[in-house]
Amino acid sequence: MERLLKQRTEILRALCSGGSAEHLESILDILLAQEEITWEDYQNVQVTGRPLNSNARNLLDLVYTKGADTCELFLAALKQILPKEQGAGLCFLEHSSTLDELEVTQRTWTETVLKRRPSLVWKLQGSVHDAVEALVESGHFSSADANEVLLPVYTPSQQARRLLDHVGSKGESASKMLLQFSQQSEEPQTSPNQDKLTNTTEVLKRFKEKLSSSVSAESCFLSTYGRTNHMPLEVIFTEVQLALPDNKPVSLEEIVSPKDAVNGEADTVLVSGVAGSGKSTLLQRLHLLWSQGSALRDFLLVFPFSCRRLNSELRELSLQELLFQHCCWPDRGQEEIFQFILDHPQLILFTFDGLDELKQSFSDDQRLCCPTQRAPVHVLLFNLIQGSLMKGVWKVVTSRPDAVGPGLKQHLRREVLLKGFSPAGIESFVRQHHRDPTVAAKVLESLQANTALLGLCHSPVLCWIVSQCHKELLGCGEGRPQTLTDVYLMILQHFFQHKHLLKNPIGAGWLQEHKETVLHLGKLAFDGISTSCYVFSSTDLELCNVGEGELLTGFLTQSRNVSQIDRKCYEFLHLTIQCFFAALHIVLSPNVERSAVTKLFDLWNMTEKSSTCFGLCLPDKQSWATKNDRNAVETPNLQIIATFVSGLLSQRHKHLWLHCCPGAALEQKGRQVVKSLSKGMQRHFRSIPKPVPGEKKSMHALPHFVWLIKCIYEMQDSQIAKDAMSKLEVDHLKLTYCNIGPVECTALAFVLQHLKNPVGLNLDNNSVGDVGVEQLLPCLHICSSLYLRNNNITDEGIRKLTDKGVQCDSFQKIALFNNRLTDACTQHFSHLLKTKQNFLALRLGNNNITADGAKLLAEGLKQNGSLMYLGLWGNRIGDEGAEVIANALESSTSLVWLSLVGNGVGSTGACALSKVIRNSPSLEELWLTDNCITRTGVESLIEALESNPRVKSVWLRGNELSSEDVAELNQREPRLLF
Ligand SMILES: Nc1ncnc2c1ncn2[C@@H]1O[C@H](COP(=O)(O)OP(=O)(O)OP(=O)(O)O)[C@@H](O)[C@H]1O
Repeated sequence: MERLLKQRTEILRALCSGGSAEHLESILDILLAQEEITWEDYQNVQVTGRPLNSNARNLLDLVYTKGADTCELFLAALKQILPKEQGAGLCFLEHSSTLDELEVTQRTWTETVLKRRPSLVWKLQGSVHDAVEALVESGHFSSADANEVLLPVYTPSQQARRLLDHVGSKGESASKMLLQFSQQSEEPQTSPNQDKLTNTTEVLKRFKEKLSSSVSAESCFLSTYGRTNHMPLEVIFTEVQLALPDNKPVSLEEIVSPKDAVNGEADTVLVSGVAGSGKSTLLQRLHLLWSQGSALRDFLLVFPFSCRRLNSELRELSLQELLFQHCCWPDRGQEEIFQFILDHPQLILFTFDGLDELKQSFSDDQRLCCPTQRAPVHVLLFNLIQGSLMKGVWKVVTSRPDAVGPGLKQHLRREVLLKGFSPAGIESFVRQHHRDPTVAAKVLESLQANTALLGLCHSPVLCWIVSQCHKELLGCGEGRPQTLTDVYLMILQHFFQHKHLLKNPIGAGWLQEHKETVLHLGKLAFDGISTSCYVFSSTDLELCNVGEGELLTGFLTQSRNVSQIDRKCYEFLHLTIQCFFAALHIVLSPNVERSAVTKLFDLWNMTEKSSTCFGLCLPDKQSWATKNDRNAVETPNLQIIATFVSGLLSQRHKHLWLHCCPGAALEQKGRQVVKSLSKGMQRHFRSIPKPVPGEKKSMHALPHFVWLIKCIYEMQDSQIAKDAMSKLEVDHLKLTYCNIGPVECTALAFVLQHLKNPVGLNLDNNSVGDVGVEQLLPCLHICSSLYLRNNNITDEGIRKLTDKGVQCDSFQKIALFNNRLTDACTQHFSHLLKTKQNFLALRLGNNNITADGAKLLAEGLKQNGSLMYLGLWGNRIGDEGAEVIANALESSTSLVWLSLVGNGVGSTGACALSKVIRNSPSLEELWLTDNCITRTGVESLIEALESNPRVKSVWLRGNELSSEDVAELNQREPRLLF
């Protein structure tokens, strides 16, 4: 008994290691079989939903109260079930009696089942489904019994135990049948996976079953819905947009693929996306599909890790310990299984969710090759990622893009960008979330009427909030909510409202009523962000005065799977909600120092110096100062917080805080935000290099610029936007590859509309989409040219763009290379060309325009007298299309440049185009590369060129001409370029 007391902590640790309840439950099986504990004891210890460590503590208390014999038996049972290495630190008493199955004589069937419980659990876990089926068929089990036993949250051994529990309550006949079944099932069984496993051992098969069952249990529900809310991932999961950096779409199943490798030597795929874009959910989906055998079929074992959880592992571990203790503990044959993993790396996949949340930034300083050598967890992880440890094992890592430095990038096989929901995805999510179609239709209707909010809903986390708060949303006046802050205030109100339903209805001063809760959660969130802490112990909660009632508000959820023995752990429902509370803390707390807001915005210093500004806001500087090289990782969180602070301190939300904190303090913080934003903008403008003589002044915006603009948008104050733009004097604003989606477009338009002079706005290679195009309309009047190459835009976006474009005098050029345009867009351009007699350039390359589209476009071209550049490169207009275009342009006096590259115009098309060469007084360049043109077509072009000396070049590479033809034709007409 003394030993039990002395070694209590070690025993608890051993029982709870890896977060699996298996050890505890195995011991309970033995104690039940030995009749050392009763059913009632068993049920008191094994309470579903209570944390594992509490159950384990209860067992120790129980055993202790039962006396010395039970303690002795307990220790012997522990010795029997613990793997050698885990039990090494524990000192056991040798017990004389064996714990093997006792001889069964003269017992009832039910008693026999109880006596044989430990071995039955072991025998039945591979065949629970069949046993349940047999019991249902024989009428011993109802389908409700079957469902309860087979709940997917149970591991196979837990299912076997639930089976035994149920059989125990069904009487003698059921017990007899089960015992007979278990005897039969000892005969060799065949399973669907057997082919794959023929070369592996039985232990491996068992391990795979256990691993996939625990992966399935971990991934079948979405955490934002709370564990009790039971929203199965399968029901709510909505397709997300995935693409390679060149915008080539990728499907979920193609994420792990050897194709499109940037570094063929590497075997790590990075999935990057901004906060809330759905990275964790995507991995969860992949895990679930693997456990069901419907994806990642090439991988026998998939080991999922969460970097957030790995942060709490402070010990040095070997790779074997990392895999087995953090993912799934093999009940037998650890060495054999680990050897198999080492020998078959190609059959193994590791996933690491949230690399940006790991306390340490990626570095490849410390090399580790030996799989048995112990090292800090982050060192193991970095070596796995770079392939020095376990080369050949595929890894999928998720992270926010800002946290991925060049050091990590060089070890990536490829990067897949996660771009949130498509418009169709938003609709499908809302319909799944609201089973009542009338509610879903109303939510969708209100989104269509509020496109700024629709833009925000491309982010899955925001789509979730909006769907969750549909009552508040439908109750809002027209046009609200508009900003990120509005949406998070809505969820704040929603949760408080929910709590109030139980008491009295929420009043107008709802925030004032809940000020204390907001301050407590705000401090917790703020301190957490300052120390990269996303999982909180009960002590952390106590330190910030977060009480039981505040836990019930729903903003915090209990962490899954954190192997903390002594404490329950909590985390915010989502990281962005933590950031929102941190922002509320900065705005409302009297304990935040005066310059906190200014320091928060002064992020540039953070990336330049290793010291930090935000840490100084904290009274005790906490552990921030001890971390170096963390800035890249922290900045995204701080930027989100600063965005919220801007919104919270805007005029429109001031009434909320009036009774919560002194007005003067709020005013001061508000002024600090405005000043910081203005300073940030100036600093950015000053960094614009002087234009090269003869070239236009151009600014390539840095990501900070987009962030500043988003903060200004959150303030919803036109004067601030005007002031910010008053000093920007550029001709060309470049925001290529800046991760611009609809939300950023809303903010850009809000600010850029105040520019004094028209600019060329280059948004090439972003994710603007149709919703983004619509958001840009308020600033279209100030855009002389708009570059939207590679932006997932369809004909619908073009309809809206051209409708507005015809009213904007300065709008003269558009480039839409590589979008999703079809013939339907050409009628809109035709209308634009007819209406706008100062339009200069239309570039529609690499879309899906055919001869029919060319015909519609030709209508507009005929009636336009200004167009100088027309690009239809890479469409499919063919000879018919070329003919109508040629007819339309034949008498153009403005056309300078025409490209029909790669359109299959053939010689018939070339002959038709000769007309343009012959008659045009302005044409300088004609591009006809890759067009199946033969000598006949070229002869016609030469003849036309003879009559027009103004034409400088006709490009004819890649046509159907022999090298002799090329040499001869080139000699006759040097303006032909082959
Ligand atoms: N594909 C999806 N289908 C349905 N809901 C989704 C999907 N992706 C995300 N969500 C919703 O959005 C929430 C946030 O998503 P998730 O946590 O996966 O984002 P994340 O990119 O990992 O965020 P962070 O970078 O902050 O960790 C989820 O809890 C879920 O409610």
